[in-house]
Amino acid sequence: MSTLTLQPIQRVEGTVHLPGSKSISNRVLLLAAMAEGQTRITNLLDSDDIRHMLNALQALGVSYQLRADRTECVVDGLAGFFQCAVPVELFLGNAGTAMRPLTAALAASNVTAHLKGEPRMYERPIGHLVEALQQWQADIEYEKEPGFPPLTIRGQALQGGLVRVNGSISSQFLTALLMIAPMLSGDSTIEIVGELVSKPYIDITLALMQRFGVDVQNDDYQRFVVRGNQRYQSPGSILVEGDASSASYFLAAAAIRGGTVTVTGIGKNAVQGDIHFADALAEMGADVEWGEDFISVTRNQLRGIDKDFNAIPDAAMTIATTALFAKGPTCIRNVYNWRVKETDRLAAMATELKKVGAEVEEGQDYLKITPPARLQHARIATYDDHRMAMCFSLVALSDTPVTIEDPDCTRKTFPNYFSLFQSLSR
Ligand SMILES: O=C(O)C1=C[C@@H](OP(=O)(O)O)[C@@H](O)[C@H](O)C1
Ligand SMILES: C=C(OP(=O)(O)O)C(=O)O
Repeated sequence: MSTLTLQPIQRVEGTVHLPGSKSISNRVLLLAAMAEGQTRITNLLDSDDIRHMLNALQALGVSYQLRADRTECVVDGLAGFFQCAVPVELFLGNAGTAMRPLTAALAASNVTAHLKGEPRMYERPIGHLVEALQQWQADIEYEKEPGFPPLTIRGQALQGGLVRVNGSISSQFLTALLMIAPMLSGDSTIEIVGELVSKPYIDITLALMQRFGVDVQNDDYQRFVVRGNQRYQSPGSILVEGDASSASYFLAAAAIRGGTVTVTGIGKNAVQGDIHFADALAEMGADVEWGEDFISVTRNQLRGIDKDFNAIPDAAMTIATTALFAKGPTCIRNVYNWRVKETDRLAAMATELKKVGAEVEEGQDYLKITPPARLQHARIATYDDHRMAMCFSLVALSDTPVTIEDPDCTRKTFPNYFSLFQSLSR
């Protein structure tokens, strides 16, 4: 297995132009594919998750022109769901933002599809979404384990109506239902059972649906009302915000060993909830400056915090390694669904943090981290989880090197992460 050893970094300083948001890129690609008209997408992310969506759209008959560097794409909308005369097999890797919304879109399309992915995708639950779609009369079959991909979907016209979806494991199930609801023949009401997790991702979904001309009534994230028989209208062109989860590593680096680091491509009005990672850094003591199109962080003394991170599960992982540099313990609460992401992130984080010397308490849905007096050099397993690899790069902002196994696993969302991270070293 390949490894990357990062030598101790004394100081970071500089500006990073963020790659496009994964969550926005994959939503916009799908909306553009189903919309009426042509959509020019700029600052598209180029990473595995987006390639899986692009390949799937191509297999489903969507035509698009991708610029050579793959960060700009012009999509010819179908003005409706997919139509395929022959069955298709789609490989979606481990991309939740492709698997979940495509499951819904295909269930309402005139197509038979087999949805495949990497082995870990077959351990990530999708039952709540399938059960909801079945209430709309969708025909979806589990090919292996009930409740998990791979899936066989025999798509057909759906009428919408009342549907109840469990929101306690992933917000992506609701996102998937919302994205297809306006194009169903009748009106729909989507009711949430249990407490909805990761709520800010629903704001991203609703904001982008609005950019494509569709308004949704949101009753306090408990009930969503969507008028049926509508068509998405292309907004013409759309700029993808920088990825706020990807920004977290650079902002944390500044808080630990700045100097000042500025990220551009997101700012105080960004639609992604993960920008509020910067608020958590401020609570820990860092100095944060917000602009229209940038966020800057400057080092200050850091202290541990105890906080509910349910709204920003991805960026919260960066808090776990930032906590190694704070005074006192940090508690990351209400992140049960870390267990069903790229790996069991609660277990993986606890194991690897202990390797560098931290004292860690792993609860069912929380992690409490007490930093060691001095960090130890360790070889960090990354579990094919891009965020494990990126989070642990922060350990190098000490007097100790860190060795990261399989650093290329960042290709899921951020292929050139390590070169950008090292470019900030002064
Ligand atoms: O909708 C999205 O774009 C995402 C929602 C979140 O997942 P959950 O809703 O499953 O927490 C997040 O972790 C994921 O990386 C992207
Ligand atoms: C959970 C993540 O990805 P996915 O979109 O596959 O759910 C993530 O990027 O941290």
